[in-house]
Amino acid sequence: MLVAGLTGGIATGKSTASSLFKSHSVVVVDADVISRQVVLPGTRAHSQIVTHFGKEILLPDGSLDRPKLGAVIFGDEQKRRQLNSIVHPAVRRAMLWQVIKGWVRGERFCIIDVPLLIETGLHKWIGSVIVVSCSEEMQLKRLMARDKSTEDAAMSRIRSQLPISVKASYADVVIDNDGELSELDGQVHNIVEKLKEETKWTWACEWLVPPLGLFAAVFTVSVRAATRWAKQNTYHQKKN
Ligand SMILES: CC(C)(COP(=O)(O)OP(=O)(O)OC[C@H]1O[C@@H](n2cnc3c(N)ncnc32)[C@H](O)[C@@H]1O)[C@@H](O)C(=O)NCCC(=O)NCCS
Ligand SMILES: Nc1ncnc2c1ncn2[C@@H]1O[C@H](COP(=O)(O)OP(=O)(O)OP(=O)(O)O)[C@@H](O)[C@H]1O
Repeated sequence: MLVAGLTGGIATGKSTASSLFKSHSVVVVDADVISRQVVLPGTRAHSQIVTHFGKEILLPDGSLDRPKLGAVIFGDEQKRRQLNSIVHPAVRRAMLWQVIKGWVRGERFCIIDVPLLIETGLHKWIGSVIVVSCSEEMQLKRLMARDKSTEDAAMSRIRSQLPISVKASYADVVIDNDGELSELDGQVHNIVEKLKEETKWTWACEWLVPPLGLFAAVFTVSVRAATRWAKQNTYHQKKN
């Protein structure tokens, strides 16, 4: 099974693209949704968060006050790393489990929707990286409109991730989301068709003969590491 990673900058339109992939009947494993489930009251991550950040970040019903916790971590790298180290391992385990379930069901490909795909190094382990990009002006405009936030609050969220141009330099496919929603849907449609074509024959062989699947996975990861190295070298040479 081919696992493609979908990522983007804050408010570049990743979740919108993710919904469009779902509307094309693609299986999408959504890290944002999982990251909400693994911190529900009663979970290990929930109690670790309370231990580290105090009861002030809880609502009266005991669940996390997300905007309040967001205000704490988006302006403070050390606190953000602390929260990531609590939440990310649980998210990774749940995502892997969902991918395995997709493979058992015989899916040809799936998409993992992960905002911090590049920052966490997860892109190294997947078959294809799709980055939803737009101009920084559009990103700021959409973020302020969606979250009804000030420019300062929006910028501190944007700065908590790699710049979108850097993320795009890791992409196999860049989705340009500066235009209308219909244009975004057209690009999503083309990617789905390409993924279907790419996995037309391979998935059946890999599924029926698991060692072949394992060999294909190791081969893909190695080839991708070499290509990524060459691509990043070119990117840095161009920048300098
Ligand atoms: C800080 C929290 C409580 C804020 O919740 P809120 O509901 O306001 O935002 P939400 O979870 O919908 O995230 C919105 C976007 O913010 C960005 N974001 C979220 N967490 C982080 C982070 N730790 N670092 C950088 N960007 C982040 C992502 O682009 C995400 O799509 C929440 O984002 C969180 O628990 N973050 C840590 C877990 C995480 O990294 N989640 C991202 C997917 S694994
Ligand atoms: N092509 C588009 N035209 C108009 N509005 C758009 C377009 N794409 C996205 N939007 C709007 O921009 C806002 C940000 O999009 P979205 O929530 O999908 O971003 P995101 O990258 O998933 O953000 P985050 O990482 O913060 O979750 C939303 O309000 C969405 O409706």
